[in-house]
Amino acid sequence: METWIKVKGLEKKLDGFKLGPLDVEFESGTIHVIVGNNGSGKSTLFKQMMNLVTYDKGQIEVMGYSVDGKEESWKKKIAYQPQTLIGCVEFTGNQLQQIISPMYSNWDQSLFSRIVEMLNLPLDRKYGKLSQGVQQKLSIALTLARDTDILLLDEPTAHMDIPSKRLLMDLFVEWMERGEKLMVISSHQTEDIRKLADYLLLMRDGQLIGKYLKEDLSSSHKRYWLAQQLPVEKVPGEIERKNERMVVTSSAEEAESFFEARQINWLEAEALDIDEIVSYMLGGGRQ
Ligand SMILES: Nc1ncnc2c1ncn2[C@@H]1O[C@H](COP(=O)(O)OP(=O)(O)OP(=O)(O)O)[C@@H](O)[C@H]1O
Repeated sequence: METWIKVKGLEKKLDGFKLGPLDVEFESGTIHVIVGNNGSGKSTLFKQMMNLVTYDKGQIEVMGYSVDGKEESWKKKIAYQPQTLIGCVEFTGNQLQQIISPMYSNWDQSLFSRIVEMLNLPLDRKYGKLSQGVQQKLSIALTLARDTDILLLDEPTAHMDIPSKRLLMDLFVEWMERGEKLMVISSHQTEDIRKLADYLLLMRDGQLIGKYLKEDLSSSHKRYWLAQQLPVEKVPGEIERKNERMVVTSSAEEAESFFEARQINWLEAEALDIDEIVSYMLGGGRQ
């Protein structure tokens, strides 16, 4: 596992919005899912990683190269799928494939054809005439087939129907198995987080709340129903309590020791679903 993307002290002011300061690293062999409220700065961060948007302070390095430096060879190692492709509306899928494929030495035509067939993509129709979901599928086919080391996907499954989402999810997992790869996805979809994420990055109002191993988050967050009344003092990691019998904690182990020390029995302990955990952490409370 190597650090392939480094973000250090990144700051940017955009009208009334301030991104950062952000410090985060992305390691090879992992899938990072960035989750955040609308307008928290996810797309801006992706664009900055691709040097499409400037920053006021700090630095971003991709595979050791500063993205705003003179050296641009790193761009061949990274593929970025924005929320909407700009400048493509007049081109058909066939034409887009002919334009993009020669730019990537690892272009995998058989993977592209397989995705096209799997998702039933009409390559002879203009991109601008396709539905949002089909545009997104075509864009994914054009991005995955580049077979780069790094993939940045900005809400890749937002407009997709449920069966396509599932197919895509399997494709992303398969893509990761092609070698040492790094995938960074922004998503509001619980399914993406549940199925794909190794790490979760939570963003709110331009700030990174933290980077977490998904498994750690899942094992540390629990809801307890107690046999007797909760004590007045707070339970370790307490996030919410109800009816003096139910408590939600982000530190399950410490909470259990706390109950045992006070001879408080619990009737039931329930693990929280990842979307519930995200809601608590982003300040949305219980769903
Ligand atoms: N070109 C721009 N000029 C001015 N403000 C901008 C520009 N681009 C983005 N912003 C602002 O930056 C903030 C972050 O936007 P961004 O699109 O990065 O958020 P996001 O987390 O991707 O949101 P969403 O989940 O809704 O896609 C928003 O307040 C947005 O209005």
